[in-house]
Amino acid sequence: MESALKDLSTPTGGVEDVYGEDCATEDQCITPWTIAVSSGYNLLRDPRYNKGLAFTERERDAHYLRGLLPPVISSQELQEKKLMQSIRQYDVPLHKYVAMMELEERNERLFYKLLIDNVEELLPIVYTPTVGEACQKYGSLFKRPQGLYISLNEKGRILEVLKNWPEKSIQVIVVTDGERILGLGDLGCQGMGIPVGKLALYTALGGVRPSACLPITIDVGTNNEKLLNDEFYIGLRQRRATGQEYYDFLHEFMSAVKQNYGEKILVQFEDFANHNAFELLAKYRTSHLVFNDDIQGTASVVLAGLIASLKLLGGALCDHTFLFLGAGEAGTGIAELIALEISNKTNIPVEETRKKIWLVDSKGLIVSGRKETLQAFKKPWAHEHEPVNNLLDAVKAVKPTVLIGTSGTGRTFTKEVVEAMACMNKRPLIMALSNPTSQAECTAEEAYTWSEGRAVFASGSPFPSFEYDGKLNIPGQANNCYIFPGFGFGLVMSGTIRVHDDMLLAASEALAAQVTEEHYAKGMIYPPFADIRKISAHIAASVAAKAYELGVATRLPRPADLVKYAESCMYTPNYRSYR
Ligand SMILES: O=C([O-])CC(=O)C(=O)O
Ligand SMILES: [Mg+2]
Repeated sequence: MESALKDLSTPTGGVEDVYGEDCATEDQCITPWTIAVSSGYNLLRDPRYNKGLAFTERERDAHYLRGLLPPVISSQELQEKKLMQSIRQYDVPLHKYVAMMELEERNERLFYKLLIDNVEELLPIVYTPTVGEACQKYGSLFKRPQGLYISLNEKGRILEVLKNWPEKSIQVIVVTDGERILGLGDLGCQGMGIPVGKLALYTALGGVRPSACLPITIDVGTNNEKLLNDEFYIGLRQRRATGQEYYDFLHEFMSAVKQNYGEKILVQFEDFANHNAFELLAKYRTSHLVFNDDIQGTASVVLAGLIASLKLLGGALCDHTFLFLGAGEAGTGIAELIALEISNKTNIPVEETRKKIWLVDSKGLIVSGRKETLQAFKKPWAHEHEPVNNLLDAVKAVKPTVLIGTSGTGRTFTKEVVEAMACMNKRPLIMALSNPTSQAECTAEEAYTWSEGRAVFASGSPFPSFEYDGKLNIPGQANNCYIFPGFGFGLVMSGTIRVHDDMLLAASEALAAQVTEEHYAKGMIYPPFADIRKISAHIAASVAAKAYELGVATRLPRPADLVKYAESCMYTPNYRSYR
């Protein structure tokens, strides 16, 4: 197997990393790998240090492993080959997911090496879409805790609970309250699969050390009747706390996090319901380092795709008209970032640039006549127009060049809708962003077929390539996982203490800059995931550069070459040699 990470073990023990994680700067709180590790049977049971059959003769002697392993000594590459072979034997994606989670519990470095070296094949397993199914069945799959569960039972004691986590140098927390897991709705405490999956990508795609990542699920109950009546449900068996009780609990959490980990801890909000997502982001963005992946990460990745797509569509961003189906976190988040980018590029005020962007929600086109009854985050999009109550009529009325689905409801871009887009545009841009695959607004095959091969298509969940009329089309995966690992890594490596929208724009431009002519020729508006570590290093560097410019980066002095610096700080999962 070709490994992206060559074996760089040095003869004296230690590893010369591609990314030099071991010589990263002192303020990164790197735990030296030479710390005393357990010996004998306990070493084989410690996923952080276990190497399985890769322990050398010398290590087997020095660490009392004689007889505990069969005689053969494998390389990490051979272990990878064997594992890929066994994972490929499963037909059911969820079985592959379980196999991967078991590997993580057994041998952490091998897990990350496998994931990095086979990212295109394994991303849909440890992440979207399979992680969605895993959350639905998490009660039965649950074995060992992979993160912290903070339920209402722990009210008043959250700081104590944080101290129970075995790792102390935490840099990134991904937290969910499970109320809107992907497009699957309220999965309560079983939403834990999401922070676990997101943080696995922080390490594999972004290079944050696994020990610096902390998945957290906040359990304030669930309104999912099926779970409340499921004997295997693992969460609080009560309806969701709301209002003051909810916000007080979240405030205790946010305060405890800052008290325990300091100013530079990054908290990524994930899969909260709309009302809380906007509220929490607005409330904590001025006092904490917070980032909402569904609002800001999704916005940044979609904007990157839009910037890149101009090569195929023609014109500048300000020449296009955008129509969204879905006006929640993703929809309004993306819309706002597009308006901001156009405003920055043209010097037209954002109140004006918003007028090229239209949103449809469950009640039809958002127009000024509905303003009274709209939630606050939808109001900026209520433009002058007569009422239009369905998507097809909205397409005909607004005449968009770009159609974006963020509705969380599958199969809503019907044949008629796609045909109308294709009828008005030489190359309609269609983005079906809802996750997982079952909730996508249309499939890649449908978009290409119904547009007679002219659509430029991207989706949140992965779709296979599709040949139309002899031409191969490669759909883009406009998923926030292109952005958040590099974005978060950029914040962490520069010691940034607040997120600013300009950093999101910087991330979008850095991602778009990674798309080459060769990619455009295949209809791609995102670079291949196989290059994600390099892409993340560039995103991290751009985000950090912006943070330094804005004066919110505390890691001083500013490294001269931020791309090199990013690469030098990234975790790599090659085995270390033990003395
Ligand atoms: O998890 C994903 O694939 C993207 C995302 O944030 C969501 O759909 O909520
Ligand atoms: Mg999400």
